Amino acid sequence: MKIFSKEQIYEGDKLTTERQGIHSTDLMERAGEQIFNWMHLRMQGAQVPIHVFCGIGNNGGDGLVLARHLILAGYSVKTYVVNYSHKRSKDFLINYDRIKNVTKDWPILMESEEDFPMIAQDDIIVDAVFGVGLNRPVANWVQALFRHFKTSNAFTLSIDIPSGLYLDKTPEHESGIVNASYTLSFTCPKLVFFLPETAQFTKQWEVLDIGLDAEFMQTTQTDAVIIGKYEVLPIYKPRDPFSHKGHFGHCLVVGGSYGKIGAVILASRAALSSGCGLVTSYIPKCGYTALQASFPEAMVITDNDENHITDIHFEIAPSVIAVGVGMGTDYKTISALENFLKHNNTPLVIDADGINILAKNQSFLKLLPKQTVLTPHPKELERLIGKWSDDFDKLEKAKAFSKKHDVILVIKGAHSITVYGNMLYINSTGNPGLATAGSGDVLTGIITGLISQGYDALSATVFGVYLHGKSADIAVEDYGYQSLIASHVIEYFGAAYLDLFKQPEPVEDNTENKKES
Ligand SMILES: NC(=O)C1=CN([C@@H]2O[C@H](COP(=O)(O)OP(=O)(O)OC[C@H]3O[C@@H](n4cnc5c(N)ncnc54)[C@H](O)[C@@H]3O)[C@@H](O)[C@H]2O)[C@@H](O)CC1
Ligand SMILES: [K+]
Repeated sequence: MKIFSKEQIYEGDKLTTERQGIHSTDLMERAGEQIFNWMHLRMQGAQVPIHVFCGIGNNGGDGLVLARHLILAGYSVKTYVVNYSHKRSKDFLINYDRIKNVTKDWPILMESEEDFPMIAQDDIIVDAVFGVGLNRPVANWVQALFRHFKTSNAFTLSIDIPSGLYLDKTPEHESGIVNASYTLSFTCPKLVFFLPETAQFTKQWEVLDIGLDAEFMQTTQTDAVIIGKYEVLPIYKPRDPFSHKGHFGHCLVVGGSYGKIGAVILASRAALSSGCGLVTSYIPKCGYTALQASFPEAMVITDNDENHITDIHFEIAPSVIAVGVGMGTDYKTISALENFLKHNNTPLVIDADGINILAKNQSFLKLLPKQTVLTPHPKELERLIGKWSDDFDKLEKAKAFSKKHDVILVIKGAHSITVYGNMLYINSTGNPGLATAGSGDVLTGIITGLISQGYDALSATVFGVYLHGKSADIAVEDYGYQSLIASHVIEYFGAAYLDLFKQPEPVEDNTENKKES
């Protein structure tokens, strides 16, 4: 699913009205009606007090349309105009007039903290104060209103975006943002729903389709995409019945040090489970028995050193090499990596201490093959690209780094984001159970295994991150967040593949049966 920018959203709205021959007020009517339908379906006429807070722009206009429909359907509604400016939008004004035709209970004008109403915990708040048009800090009294919402503990439904969030930057004050229980967002989710600093402002969100022009939706290129099943299905390569293991490549996993051989075992097992044909683990001598005993499918090459990687040297011809998991940053390992990079032309996936070594020795970066995949967690990322001031700065720095070195970066987190050039691929799978030892090693193995099967590095990364999260989502049903461990993600990997082809459960239609009985 595409994430449109602010400019694209306005452009899409404008094009839609032109191409569908409708007025912008009609589009607002659709938007407000969609919100009404969503609420009506769930509330079924329940007489819960609903407080609809409207700003003076088009987000406020949506709120007024909703309030009108709620009143007409017999709900108990109080409408407020949060009068933070006198520059009311045209469609707001049209709907301000329209609501006066359906109620004598006119919208209450709010201009300061003295106008705040009582809101009980069991009431419902609709937040239609600011939408995507917010472009400067919110006035203090309006921030106080948002805090008033929060202290009421009432269910808060935000329209389009929690008010106080910008579309393209991190807000100045955390306390001046609506804490939405649920956000109904038009056309596409907003990037801020996925970033660590701002995702917290909506517990859940859903996209409402307001029927924007289909051609606009299809042809507009965005620089951020959410990766779900329908984005990865076209990437999937089906297997030829006559294929043999030689078709799926040979992964070499280089890493491990005394006490950290498990990381290589996990990455190697994950590579094989993702479908590569052969896997060889390259480890210090101390890990030989552990690796052979716990993972008989792997071949093993050992370094001459007992405890560290000191010379990356092999006679095989792997299709892709993963470097770094559990490897440590011993000075001999650093020089082994440098020598290896000087002669290597095989595609690479670099993780963990491999990234730490690159961060400390940035001259190595120019030795990387094109489209090397780097999978840092936040601390490793910071070592690599430097400190950032906020999430948007982080993404800009990551893009610049990716472009400068032609690398694919996976920013791991609750919504892992793959960055390549100017593009952001935001993963939709995964859960807090993945915050566990070794889950990153498994991801490295999966991406490596996919590259070895012939997926290009970017597709392998985006697909690998998706499958890794999906596997955890399926496994968590059996293990719960606390007990999920990295090995389970490997064990459930087959289920993640099979899930790609599962049809959604059909919605049962009992109408016929009801008629007969
Ligand atoms: N354009 C369209 O055709 C549609 C727009 N829709 C709604 O319109 C919203 C965008 O509407 P607007 O562009 O009117 O903007 P908003 O309603 O988000 O904001 C209102 C206006 O307030 C001003 N403003 C921004 N920051 C301020 C601040 N801190 N203090 C005081 N004033 C401030 C701006 O001039 C802005 O236009 C969307 O989020 C969506 O809810 C929907 O009705 C669907 C159709
Ligand atoms: K809002």
